[in-house]
Amino acid sequence: MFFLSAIYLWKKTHNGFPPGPFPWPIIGNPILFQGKHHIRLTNLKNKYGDIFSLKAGKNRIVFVCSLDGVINGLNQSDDTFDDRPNLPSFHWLFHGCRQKGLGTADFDEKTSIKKKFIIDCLGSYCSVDTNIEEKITTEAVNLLCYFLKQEEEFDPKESFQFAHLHIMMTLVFHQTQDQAIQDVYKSLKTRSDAKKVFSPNNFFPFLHSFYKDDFQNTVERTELQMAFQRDMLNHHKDTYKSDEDHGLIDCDDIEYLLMEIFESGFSAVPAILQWLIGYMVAFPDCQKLVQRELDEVVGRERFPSLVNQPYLPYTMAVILEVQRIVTVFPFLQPHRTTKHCVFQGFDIPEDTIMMFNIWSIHHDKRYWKNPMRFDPHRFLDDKQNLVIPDQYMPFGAGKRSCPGETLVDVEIFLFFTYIMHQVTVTAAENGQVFKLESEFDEIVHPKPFKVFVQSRVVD
Ligand code: HEM
Repeated sequence: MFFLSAIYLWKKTHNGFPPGPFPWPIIGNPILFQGKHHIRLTNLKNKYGDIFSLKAGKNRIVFVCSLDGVINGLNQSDDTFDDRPNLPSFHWLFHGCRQKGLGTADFDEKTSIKKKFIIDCLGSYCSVDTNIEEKITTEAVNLLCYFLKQEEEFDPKESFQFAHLHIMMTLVFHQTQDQAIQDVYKSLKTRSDAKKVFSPNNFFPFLHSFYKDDFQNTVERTELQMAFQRDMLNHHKDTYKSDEDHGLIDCDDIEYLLMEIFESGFSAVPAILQWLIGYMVAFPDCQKLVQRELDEVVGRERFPSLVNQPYLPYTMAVILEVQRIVTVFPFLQPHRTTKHCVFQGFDIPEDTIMMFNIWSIHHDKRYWKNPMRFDPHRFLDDKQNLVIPDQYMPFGAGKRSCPGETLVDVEIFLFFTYIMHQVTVTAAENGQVFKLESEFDEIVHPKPFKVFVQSRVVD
């Protein structure tokens, strides 16, 4: 009887709302919390269409899988889809109030000022005056030295994480002290574990007591990170010009924003570098083509540089293709409706979580030929010029898009070209076939793998 009433009520409230699998009472659709859900969730579009819905606890979640749906939703002129959901983990990360952050906050006037502040900060880090290229390439050389010291096969993951952190610490605080970097690393690791959107604790309040230790750990680590940043900010007080502040932003906001600058790329940038190396091992012919292009354009007498970038279309195509095929943020960050609306013919109530499924867009036959195949040539035209189609959007679009894109592009380009120019990466020599597999928690990252590097000897 209870079950039949649940079906009746569900059908009644579902009129005009996107279709989806029947939700179990209380829990909703457990598929949300199982393993590689970006693939399972994308497959649901075959049964329910490009726009479908699921339930998790009390939350309605709509998945948007068509290109026009994603472009329309992200670029609405009003703010219908620009808020973020009220998830407990978002509150944990910011001392009980997600509005203190940027990526977790609703899109009000203050959020847009904070976003401008971050864009200005990142813009100034990337300006010619800060010599960003020199800072990144110093780290790239350190990384290469570390690689070349490894006499046996090794997992490059941690070395990429530390290399990225070194760059952020140099850019933000001119700080490269090992102890400070180790401490920040621990804080960011704890916080990135707490960021998982699909953690059951985000949807079922009755589970909170099971997550008490994680919560406590996140709060303690956040405190340590804040104390470190405060200390650093005090060192820089002499050079701070109050007329540069942005009115609505106070010192507390700046501390939280700095944390966001540190942690936003902490998992994603190293994951992309790992994926790039993994793909070069799995596709040695592609690695050879990249190395050949680098040798022709850069030569062997000097290292690659940003000025070479326009003349390295194949290398750039490899970087883009890896970012397409892995799509580290398969659903962007979750968005939330600010009001009831009619979207793509469906009725979407206020306070619905919106998942813009970029993984689906990046793997859809309608938009890419053989989308599951790794093929950098899809980003090159007949004359071998680089072309970036509209359906490529790993950083999102619209008001909530990623402000870190320029910094990421520069960092990934320099690290990848330095590595490919100087070494060849191959599978560990243990006789096993090299397997590149993905896992999804906070982002899509590769399962651990080991590689072997050899200094390049060019004939
Ligand atoms: C490979 C690296 C990165 C990727 C793939 C990436 C991608 C993304 C995506 C998909 C979003 C969500 C967009 C949306 O919800 O519509 C986002 C948001 C954001 N990213 Fe990145 N990101 C990367 C690195 C960085 C870095 C290095 C920074 C800062 C230094 C950064 C700062 C941010 C911030 C602050 C937001 C929140 C923006 C908002 O809510 O308005 N990201 N990023």
